[in-house]
Amino acid sequence: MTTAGDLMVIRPRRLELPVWLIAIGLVLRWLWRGLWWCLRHPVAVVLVVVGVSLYREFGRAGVIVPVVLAAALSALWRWRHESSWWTWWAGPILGRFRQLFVYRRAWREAMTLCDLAKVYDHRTVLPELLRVRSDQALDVLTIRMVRGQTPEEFQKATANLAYAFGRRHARVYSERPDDPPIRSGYWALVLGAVDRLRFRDRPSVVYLVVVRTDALRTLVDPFDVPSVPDFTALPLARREDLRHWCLHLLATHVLIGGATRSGKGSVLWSLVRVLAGGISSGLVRLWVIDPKGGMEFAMGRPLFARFACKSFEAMADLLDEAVTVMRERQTRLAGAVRVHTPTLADPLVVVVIDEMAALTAYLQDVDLRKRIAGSLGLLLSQGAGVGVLVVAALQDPRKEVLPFRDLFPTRIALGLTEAAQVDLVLGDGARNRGALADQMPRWAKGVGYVILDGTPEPARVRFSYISDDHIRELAAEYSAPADAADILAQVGRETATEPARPPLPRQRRGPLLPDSLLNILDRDTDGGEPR
Ligand SMILES: Nc1ncnc2c1ncn2[C@@H]1O[C@H](COP(=O)(O)OP(=O)(O)OP(=O)(O)O)[C@@H](O)[C@H]1O
Repeated sequence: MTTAGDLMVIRPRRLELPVWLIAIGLVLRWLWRGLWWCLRHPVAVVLVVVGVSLYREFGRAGVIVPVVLAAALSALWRWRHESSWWTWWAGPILGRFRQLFVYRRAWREAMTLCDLAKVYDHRTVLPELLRVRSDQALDVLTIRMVRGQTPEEFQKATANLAYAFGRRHARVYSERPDDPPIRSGYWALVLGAVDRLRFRDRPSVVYLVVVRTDALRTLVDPFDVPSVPDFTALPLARREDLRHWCLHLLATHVLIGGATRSGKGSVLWSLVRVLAGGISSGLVRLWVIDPKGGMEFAMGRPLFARFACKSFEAMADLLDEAVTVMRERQTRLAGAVRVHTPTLADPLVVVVIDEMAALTAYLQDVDLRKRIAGSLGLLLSQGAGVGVLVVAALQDPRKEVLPFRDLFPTRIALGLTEAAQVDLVLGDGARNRGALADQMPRWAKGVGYVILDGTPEPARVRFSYISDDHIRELAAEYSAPADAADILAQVGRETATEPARPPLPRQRRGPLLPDSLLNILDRDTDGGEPR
């Protein structure tokens, strides 16, 4: 048994160093730090060295003249090519400035109060701010997380972080928010290798995008109408980084969820506008259902191949006919292509439904409602691949109202009334990842959240504002061809005949017995050789 008297206290021997050795160690340490700083900031070092030399050589004029010249060159650069000016000149300088004087100064306090600092071994450990890049609208902070942290912890604190740095909006990305540039030409190989290094996967790092200037506060003008729409990138909205948000419409259905007066109309009309070139050429056919009696869409009637706005019977017929078109294409294209490419002979059919709940939940006639639900279910589950797409808007995304919610691969959430509705529209966890669609301010009409291709984090965008005058102009200039409604005439076209197939070799049928036993059974009754 151990008693208190048996215990030994072991203390490490203290190493007593002479004072001069400690002083040399400290000097070496500071020298090394200074050298390391110079290596990490070569531009600043060169500027200081050149500035000092010029000052010694020419006095004050040696500093003032180059500064004025640099400012004039910078102004000229900005005037001639603003985007490259931001990328290579103003962005890095502003980023550095804001890193030192905005983010570093508040870092410890912000991390601690946003619950992102950890305590380990009686010490507070903070996430490390590695870099800040700025552009016209955003600051992108590269942050090394504390060991054991996940990007979700930062995503939960997104709003707190934005306010901690004096802004209203921020977003947290687990991977770099920008895409690697497409390189071509002589240096493509070398630059591609550099990009691979820059865009490598860094699981210990998160990217906090702080919205410095909210580019979505101002109205977004309608986008140009392309004569041939690019169905893989239709520009519909402005992003926070001032770039266009483009919809990939091929082989997808689109669901737009938003409370009343949130601007669903501007999403639908922005889409109609960028498709207008295809509508007039016959590459796109819009079949529009407006259960609100034509309030929203009657003004653009000439653009639509089919339009139903008064009778629910007619709306059900329209959907049934869309299913017929889909079936015909399925039969014709089976085995030929995997995804339908729109052509003049085989146009893209886009069924636009404003306020879908009127068809799926509020319709009194049960039989009609069932008929509509059947057609919608078929279109949503099978139509995308054969170019019969559904774009639907609705106010209430609950399951009882829209049972087919999960069949829409592309979702857009405008302003919503409840936090729970955000995940219903955009998918589970979208609100935690920063889609605060239930906290839209009053001015934010046509502002919404979308999921960008390839990133799980939602992006905030504002759709272009299409006024009634724009709609009238569009209808006058890009009306659908006279025979646009006649797509059903194509149904019933000869379908490909069944290809001739060689008969399959016949399998030997019989009891499941081992070959040795079968041989015995197969012997001729007169004891001959096995067959
Ligand atoms: N992108 C936009 N930019 C600025 N204002 C917009 C935008 N979209 C819509 N608005 C304005 O917001 C208001 C509501 O728009 P809209 O009618 O399109 O909303 P909605 O969601 O379709 O409404 P409802 O559910 O009643 O049909 C209108 O006054 C419109 O002018």
